[in-house]
Amino acid sequence: MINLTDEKMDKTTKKKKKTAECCGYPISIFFIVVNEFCERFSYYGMRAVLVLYFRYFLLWDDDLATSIYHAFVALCYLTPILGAIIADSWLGKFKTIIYLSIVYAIGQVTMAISTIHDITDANRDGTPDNFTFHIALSMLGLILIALGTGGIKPCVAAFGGDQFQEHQSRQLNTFFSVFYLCINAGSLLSTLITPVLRAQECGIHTQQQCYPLAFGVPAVLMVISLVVFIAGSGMYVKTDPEGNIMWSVCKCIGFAIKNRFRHRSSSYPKREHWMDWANEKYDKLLIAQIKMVLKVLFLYIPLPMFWTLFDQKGSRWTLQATTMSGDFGAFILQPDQMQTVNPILILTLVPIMDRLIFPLIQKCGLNFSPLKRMTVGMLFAAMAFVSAALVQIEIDKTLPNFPSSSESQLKVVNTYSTTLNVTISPNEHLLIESFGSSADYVTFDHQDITVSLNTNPVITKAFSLIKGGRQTLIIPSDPTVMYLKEDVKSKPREGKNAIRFVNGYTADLNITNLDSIEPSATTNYTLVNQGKRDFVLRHGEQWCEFSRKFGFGASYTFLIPSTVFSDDCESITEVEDMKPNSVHMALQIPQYFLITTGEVMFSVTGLQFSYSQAPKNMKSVLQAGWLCTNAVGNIIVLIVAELGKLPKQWAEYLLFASLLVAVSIIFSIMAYFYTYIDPAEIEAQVRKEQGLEPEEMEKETLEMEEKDEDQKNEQGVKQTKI
Ligand SMILES: CC(C)C[C@H](NC(=O)[C@@H](N)Cc1ccccc1)C(=O)O
Repeated sequence: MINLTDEKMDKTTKKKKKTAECCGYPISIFFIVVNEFCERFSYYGMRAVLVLYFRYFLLWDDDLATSIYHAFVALCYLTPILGAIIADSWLGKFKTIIYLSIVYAIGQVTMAISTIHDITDANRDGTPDNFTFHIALSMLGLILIALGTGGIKPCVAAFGGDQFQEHQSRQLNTFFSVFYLCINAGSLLSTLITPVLRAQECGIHTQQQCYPLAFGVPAVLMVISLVVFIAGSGMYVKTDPEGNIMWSVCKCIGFAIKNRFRHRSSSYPKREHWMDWANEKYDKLLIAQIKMVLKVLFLYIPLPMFWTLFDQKGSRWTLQATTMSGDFGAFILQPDQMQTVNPILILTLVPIMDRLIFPLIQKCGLNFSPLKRMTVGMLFAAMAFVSAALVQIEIDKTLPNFPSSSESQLKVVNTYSTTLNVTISPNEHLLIESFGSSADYVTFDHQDITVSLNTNPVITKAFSLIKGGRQTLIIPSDPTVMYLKEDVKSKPREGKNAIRFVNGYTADLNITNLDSIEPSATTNYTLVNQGKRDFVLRHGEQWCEFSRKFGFGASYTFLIPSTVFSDDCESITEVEDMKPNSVHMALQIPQYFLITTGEVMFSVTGLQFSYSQAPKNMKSVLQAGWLCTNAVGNIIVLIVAELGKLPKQWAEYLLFASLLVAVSIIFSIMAYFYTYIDPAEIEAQVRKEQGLEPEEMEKETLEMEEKDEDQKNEQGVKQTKI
């Protein structure tokens, strides 16, 4: 028998420290929930402005910006494994949270520094001169953030759970709900605040959008989160890691598989569980603990499907919102702000469920066990997608008839002085007033057309249309130079409006925020937000102001006549290329309500379940396993949504809903065969079977560790059963 050192003896005999309580709760959890609030503020605040930073500061295109964004989010949910291994095998949860929070805070500060354009703006033109510097710094920042946020995530929830004594199981469940409330309160505030900070102007040499402030505030919140966590230091129950547990787990599983394979002949008696094939070499307690973890991890296999649907709130549903109207009368909601409905609903639904619904169900004598709750949560998410499909069908009715990939569409705009009879070969005849347009787009299944105008003499010109495109034939004051201009063929992004001007004035014109336009020319599209917008038209000393109120997602061509200055811009006519969105964003509220109800049942319960079913020394590992289901869900969104696009969006929503229903049925069957366990009880029972008192058993665990260390030193010596 190896003698234990004093230090180790002390460690083995250490009991769970009794903590100061307030209303039945350990005071230490106050520091943990405040820490989580600040950390989530930091994370979601930074995330809220990240794509805009990529797009408008680093000047990446939409595809690159969204890909890097999704890769970052997926990384944030993969790193929990690393954090859990460090915590359970090496540093313990407390130290892991502190060290990785420092990494996280450094990452946030690096990110904030990378957004200061003045650092490399030597020529003071408002844009950075050295993009490589800003890209490198921001990528470094993001990697550190992903490492930090993901790494501490499984540890904080499990560390919070560790603060409770055995008699506080009711409070422990409430803790996970409060913890979830803090996540959502932090994320809600930051998603509202950081975009406002970004919209401010700041800078040393030139005033630009204030990204340093938008990223700086989350960095400060992360530092506060760390300080709050350290402040609670004296009050925490800190459980020490029990050696390199992950390594022991892997070796034990590997041995069981090898041993089973070696004894595959039917002459060997069967064993109750395949892990029992490790009995020859490994400790029964370790085997029992591995069995508990594997049972739960097996149950997790279908869970990523829930997240696959859940995570589409931020992508597909936001895109859906861009085709809807966000005018709520008293306020205007932008499409991406619709996502804040989720944390708002969490803040109301969690207390309602905890205080009202779940106790009511219990009073009715129904056993609404955690796994049943999770199954119902999945069904709610599936219903949310059915609701999204119904909304999509309503939207589709109002969408323009866009050309298919083999078709071409054409509209005609006439800025000639008289009404024109336009013939488009072979048999399209349009009568178009001066400063008017054809009623709608004409669809062609061929690209080569000939246009004839009934001018004197008749003007005829051949054109080749763009396959799958929408174009406008502009007939200027000199019809011989009529030309094609490409139009938008999908709803403008983020619910904005695409507008352009045709200059029918006899000289160059300057329009606010646009380049000067030559006579007869047409500007490219400019995106403008919803609401009233003013444009000043100028030529030399002459000017007039033109105002227009915009809705969401429309497209217009404004025709400027030669009389524009004499009638104070009154005669500018408007051609509606695409109607504004008419289906109201409020119709998305039912789907948000359903998915959030699903989230409360699924996610809050899953968090509690992962903690309660994990053996003491593998709590963080199971939390990480739980978070990994989210990472896999995110990856499925990336793959399936890109590869398996259905022609109709509503059909894709229904497909996802049906998949989740199928998965929830499989999960409910798996759950039926799952028996809830009390890991502490099982551990005690194994100890008893081994004829060990609890304390002796802990000593034995340490002996195992010592042996492990000795074995490392004496290479080649086989590990023996204790
Ligand atoms: C995987 C998690 C349990 C994620 C959890 N997220 C939430 O609680 C979301 N409801 C937060 C949110 C906030 C803003 C917009 C959408 C979602 C977490 O962050 O820990």
